[in-house]
Amino acid sequence: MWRRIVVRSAAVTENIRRFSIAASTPSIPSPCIVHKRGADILHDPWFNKDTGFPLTERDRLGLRGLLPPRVISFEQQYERFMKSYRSLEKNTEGQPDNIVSLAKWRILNRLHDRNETLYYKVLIDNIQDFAPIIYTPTVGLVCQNYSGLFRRPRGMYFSAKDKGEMMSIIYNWPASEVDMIVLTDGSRILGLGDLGVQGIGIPIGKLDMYVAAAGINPQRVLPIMLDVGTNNEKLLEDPLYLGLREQRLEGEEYISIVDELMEALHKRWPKAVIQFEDFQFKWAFETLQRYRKKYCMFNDDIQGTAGVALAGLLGVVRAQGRPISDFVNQKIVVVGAGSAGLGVLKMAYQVVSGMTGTTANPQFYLIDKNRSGVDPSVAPFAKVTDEVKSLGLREGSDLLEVVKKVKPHVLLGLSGVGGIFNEQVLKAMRDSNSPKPAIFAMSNPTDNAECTAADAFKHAGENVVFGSGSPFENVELENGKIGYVNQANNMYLFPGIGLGALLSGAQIVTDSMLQAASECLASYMTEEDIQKGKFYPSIGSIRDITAEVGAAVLRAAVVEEVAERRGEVGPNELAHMSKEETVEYVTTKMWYPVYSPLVHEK
Ligand SMILES: NC(=O)c1ccc[n+]([C@@H]2O[C@H](COP(=O)([O-])OP(=O)(O)OC[C@H]3O[C@@H](n4cnc5c(N)ncnc54)[C@H](O)[C@@H]3O)[C@@H](O)[C@H]2O)c1
Ligand SMILES: O=C(O)C[C@H](O)C(=O)O
Ligand SMILES: [Mg+2]
Repeated sequence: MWRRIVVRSAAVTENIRRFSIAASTPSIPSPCIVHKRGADILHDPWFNKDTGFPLTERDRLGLRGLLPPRVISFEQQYERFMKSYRSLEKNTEGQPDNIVSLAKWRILNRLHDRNETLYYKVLIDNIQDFAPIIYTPTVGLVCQNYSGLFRRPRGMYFSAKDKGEMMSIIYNWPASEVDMIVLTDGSRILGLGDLGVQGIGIPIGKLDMYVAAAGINPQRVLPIMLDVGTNNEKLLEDPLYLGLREQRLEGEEYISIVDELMEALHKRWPKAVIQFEDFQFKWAFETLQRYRKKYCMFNDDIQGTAGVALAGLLGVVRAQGRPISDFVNQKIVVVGAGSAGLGVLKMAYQVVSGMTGTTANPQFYLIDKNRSGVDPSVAPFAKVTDEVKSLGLREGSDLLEVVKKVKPHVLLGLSGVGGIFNEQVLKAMRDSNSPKPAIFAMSNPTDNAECTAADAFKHAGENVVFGSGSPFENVELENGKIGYVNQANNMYLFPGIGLGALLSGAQIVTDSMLQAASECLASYMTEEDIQKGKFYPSIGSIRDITAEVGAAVLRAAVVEEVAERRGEVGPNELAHMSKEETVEYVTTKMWYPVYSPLVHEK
């Protein structure tokens, strides 16, 4: 079935600016207090420096005799790891992609388990190569194979069996300070469905991006799996499955356990920002509504995705050589009216309805195979009009029919269905009303993308602009040019949203903070980038864009008066910072991996 959503107008600044960020590495790293000695330090990845412990530190910490005598520098350790990584790449050449990706994940994971500082150094310096391993798409494969890959726990695991005891269990976490929490119940992992406890890979991957992109101190992040059972029959029958082997809790039982966990988290770390990730549709909106006015939390799939998609949609308008206000004239077919699809729609509506001076309506055509009628969350701004009927469309029109009749400017997939933008659908995009039709195949991981980059350029035409949730190689076009692939992934926003909320001490994450994030991303790209079909920064500059987004979110929190004092800087000081000073401030707050001198305290 289809629905037409009519929204009003767009309030978006066409503010194209970039700042270069000064390096934030302090010249002398601050000391780090450690309460352990000897072998316990070597076995703690937060403090371990492997062969990098200087002799004086080995003396002071009781490490003499526990390490080979030669001290290896951080740079040498880095080189050594990269060499073994490169030789793994060489040795696995020609093997199936999944095998290679998992081998790469294993070598990185082993380092993560052993020496966090070195791990984050190699991750940050090689983010372009390593993001597809620790994040989408390989993280999906890791979740699917979690029982076999499991070696050491990471993060916290709460289960339905912990009901009534979460407040005390929370104190089992060894760190007294936590800044960022990513929480999942494993019910909708990427486009892979219900993976139960195996979904823990997602919060881990998201928090790795928080460290890499937002410079959150890895000692202050906490991935959480809330295991309320699984409805995945294959997992329930698997004797090696590591989660609860029972059906998911439902209704009141479910929500009361999430309530308890949220209360416990807030009690112990009242200033932490909590990101909900990969919850199935029926709980994603409900939990967001339930907690967003009470805790500093947001739902990445609904809100982070919306901001990224909206920034892309605004880029599409610019790529057509039109002013941003022309967004209201775009026809956008969205496939998948789930958390992400409806999130995009809601945010577009909010942004557009903030603009005055035009009565024109951008047109969203929402297609979903499961839901009929208008979803209550978008009902206030949904309207089935005569105009739609006059296009020859009806309830139940299929995707191809809709694309043929509507001739959309943008085809946006958030359905989780791999290949649904098939040859016919893509060919129909050749008749788009846009000189540069846009195709966003945003579902993850790669096999679940609505189409590949190569197919988009081949069937829809070489003039299309393309974005995908998972990375694809750029495409060599027949005209000798390059078909550029944008990674349309919420990784460009969630780290900045979390960072901005954290540094502002925000009590809650408001709509205007989220809109500020999206506008910041939209305005980040230069006109030249846009003309090349680039709507998002390269992943190599993810720290740079995250600092900008973080600053924009922080400033919005201050303006909305939800900011609170956090450490030495409070809302008053923040309010007096210029935009550039805020970016600078945010940048200086980012953690960067260096070995800190360890100071032992009993
Ligand atoms: N790129 C990103 O940053 C990003 C962010 C969030 C979600 N996603 C991806 O988007 C997908 C959906 O996520 P979600 O949270 O909205 O999930 P969801 O389960 O809430 O929504 C998916 C929707 O697609 C619909 N659908 C399924 N098959 C369909 C079909 N053949 N035709 C039309 N509709 C169909 C379902 O009925 C459902 O309503 C996932 O693959 C996820 O990985 C990507
Ligand atoms: O995890 C990602 O890569 C993006 C998004 O949050 C998703 O659920 O697909
Ligand atoms: Mg997600």
